[in-house]
Amino acid sequence: MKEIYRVRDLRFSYGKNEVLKGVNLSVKQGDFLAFIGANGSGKSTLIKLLLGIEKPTSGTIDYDGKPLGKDTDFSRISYVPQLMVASYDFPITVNELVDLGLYGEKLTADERERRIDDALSLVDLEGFHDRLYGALSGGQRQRVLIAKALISMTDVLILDEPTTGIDFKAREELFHILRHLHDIHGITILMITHELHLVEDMIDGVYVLEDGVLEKRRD
Ligand SMILES: Nc1ncnc2c1ncn2[C@@H]1O[C@H](COP(=O)(O)OP(=O)(O)OP(=O)(O)O)[C@@H](O)[C@H]1O
Repeated sequence: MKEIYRVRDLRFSYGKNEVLKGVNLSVKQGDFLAFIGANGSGKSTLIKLLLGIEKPTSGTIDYDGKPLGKDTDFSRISYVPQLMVASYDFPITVNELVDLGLYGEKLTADERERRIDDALSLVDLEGFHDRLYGALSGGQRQRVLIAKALISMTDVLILDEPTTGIDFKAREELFHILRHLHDIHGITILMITHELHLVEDMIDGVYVLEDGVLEKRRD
């Protein structure tokens, strides 16, 4: 399988605080990986580096065989942040929000509509177009954000604790959708989660970040 990410001896500091102290990682196309670690261990920071939001202090990150940087097609790397209840507390519909994921694409109105329909059906939210985002449940909001991320024909979906603040049933539904996206659509998924018990049977590997170093957890 093609290598999507190759991270070598990655170091990163915020000022004098060295958070990542030589992280190595290989992500192959179609992998479904979970990342765990104590609060403040640097999981979100690692994600920011994989997204190109932060730059390494030293070490390298290759994406699709080339250094991550100005030549990277970032539209193929999608990110779903932690659910923030306060955000989107303005009247935006599901349709308008998912449409933001098509930013910059030149499409006819019919094509846009079809892409939005397809994305909403991937997350089991058919018919939710005109609902107000702010009036949805936490699990439904998270699924709308995943639809927005997927609509850009993504290769990699990166999620930061996608089940924070949602109830048990909605968590199970969300993981079921992620599994479907992975198994049927072949999307590579990297996910920070504390809920290994719910995902253990569907993931390819668990990585633990501790003392600035990433280790694959042995079964
Ligand atoms: N923008 C920033 N400026 C300075 N320090 C930061 C910044 N963001 C994070 N840190 C520090 O870097 C360390 C790692 O933070 P990070 O958010 O990556 O951890 P995390 O493993 O994602 O934590 P959590 O599980 O609590 O979300 C922490 O000590 C944090 O205080």
